[in-house]
Amino acid sequence: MDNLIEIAKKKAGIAAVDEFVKDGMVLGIGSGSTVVYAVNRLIERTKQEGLKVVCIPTSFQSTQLIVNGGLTLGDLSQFPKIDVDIDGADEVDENLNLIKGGGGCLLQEKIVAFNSEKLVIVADYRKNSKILGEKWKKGIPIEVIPLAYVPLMNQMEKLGGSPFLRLAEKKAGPLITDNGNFILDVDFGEISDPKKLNQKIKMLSGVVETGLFIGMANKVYFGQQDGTLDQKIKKTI
Ligand SMILES: O=C(CO)[C@H](O)[C@H](O)COP(=O)(O)O
Repeated sequence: MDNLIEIAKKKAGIAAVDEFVKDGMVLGIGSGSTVVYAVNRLIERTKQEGLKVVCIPTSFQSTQLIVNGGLTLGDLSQFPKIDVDIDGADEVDENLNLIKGGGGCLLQEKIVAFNSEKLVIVADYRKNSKILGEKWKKGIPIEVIPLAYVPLMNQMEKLGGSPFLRLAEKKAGPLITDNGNFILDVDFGEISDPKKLNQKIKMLSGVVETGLFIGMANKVYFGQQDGTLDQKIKKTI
């Protein structure tokens, strides 16, 4: 079972790199376990074809992947315009809206995605939904300024959510993000209008960013259990 999930993730990671990455590009490198397969493919292509790309990280984890893989590290002040951002997701709805932040890296992930011409998502079959909240039951990750977390938990309840302060795993107390903030995981059940919910949450003082990525993804690869690939592509009107 676990092995089938890893095979599915690998399939998605390789497909995204092979379809979208070209020599000379500036790439966003997302975070999480599926992105590792995309980075491994980049490293492979660098060695095999002499591919040269600049990689903009979205977290401490992705910085490590880039540096340890011998890829060229850049940042947004040097490269404010990214060609393609490859990232993972926790859930994808039928309109390619995403829940992200399961790994706690949503703020930098959203900044990089916002400044990318294309956002390509790599995922396995468990992430493919019709409606956000249908499969991802841990709530929407929301990065908040620490001093505001209690009033924000109350505000989230007023919006109809059940908020939980994300705790660290090997330390007593809250998880601290790469940016020094806390994360609230807020369960809103199934979300019929994610755009509206995102706007309401972003109005609250102390909210830094939400894990709702609305209308940002261009293409999503879902690796399947049988080793094949499923895809969702943004409709252009
Ligand atoms: O948003 C993220 C981290 O903040 C990840 O991309 C998301 O949690 C998916 O991770 P994985 O590929 O390990 O399932």
